[in-house]
Amino acid sequence: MIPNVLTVAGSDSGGGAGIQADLKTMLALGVHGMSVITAVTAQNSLGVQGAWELPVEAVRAQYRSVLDDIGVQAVKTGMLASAELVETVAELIGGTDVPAVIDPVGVSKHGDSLLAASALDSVRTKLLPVATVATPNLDEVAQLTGVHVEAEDDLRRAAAAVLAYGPRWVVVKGGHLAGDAVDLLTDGSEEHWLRAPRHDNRHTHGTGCTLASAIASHLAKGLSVPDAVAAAKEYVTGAIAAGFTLGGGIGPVDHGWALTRGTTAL
Ligand SMILES: Nc1ncnc2c1ncn2[C@@H]1O[C@H](COP(=O)(O)OP(=O)(O)OP(=O)(O)O)[C@@H](O)[C@H]1O
Ligand SMILES: Cc1ncc(COP(=O)(O)O)c(N)n1
Repeated sequence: MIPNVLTVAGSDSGGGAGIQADLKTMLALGVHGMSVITAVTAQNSLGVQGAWELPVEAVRAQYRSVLDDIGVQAVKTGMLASAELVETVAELIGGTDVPAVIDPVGVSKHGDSLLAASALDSVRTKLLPVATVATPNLDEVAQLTGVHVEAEDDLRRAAAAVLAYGPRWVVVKGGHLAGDAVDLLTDGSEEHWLRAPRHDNRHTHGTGCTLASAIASHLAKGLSVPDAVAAAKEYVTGAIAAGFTLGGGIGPVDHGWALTRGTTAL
């Protein structure tokens, strides 16, 4: 049976990040992707031109429709926009007994805010505690914990500060540092350093959404957290290497890179 994976996130009209990146990743990794849309963005390779949240009851109804009939083996969250939606989604996930990958999306690659400043406390106290794996980037670590990462040596301190809010595991993504693309996965006792060569490609729209969805897909297939994160890192690295021009700005990663090469290795 194909595992079912649910993304709870915002729509990116340009197709590179958000719900669209999540569903493409899930298709590429051989799971059935489903979605709860929290917000709609008008977005392209140049930035976010507009964003509209959905009402809480629309988010609850989508979640219930999927859970009551179909069922899920893993959940992933992305853009949640407001404190009210963060708290609603945290409550829904808290009542669902499957692995949850929480990508605490704050700001888009272009610097557009995707989360109200008033929602940060709800992310810390309600959402992070229900995470099996939290996947903050360095800006999100700084916003949530006050820890500023300037070099690889700081990643351990950043991870400890996020773990203090209660996720079982954290992947601190070092994608915004110079040099190799290094991420640290830890649960506070085990440490796994994930290192890939940095691809000199500006078309990296959607990297974070893609990594988190890939982790959720592999967890749904029954991989352990360290194995799921290692496989997801390999997938996102390939997708970044194949990122392509789209519009006049930052293009997307190529979610289909492995499919079009005809490899079934993933
Ligand atoms: N140029 C690159 N080459 C190789 N790997 C990269 C590159 N940029 C980012 N990564 C990797 O991509 C993954 C996502 O990291 P990143 O720090 O870009 O997340 P993010 O900022 O949340 O993404 P997004 O921009 O979608 O919000 C990490 O595994 C990171 O190491
Ligand atoms: C709906 C939505 N969700 C997430 C992101 C983050 O992705 P990126 O940082 O690559 O812009 C985004 N831009 N849009």
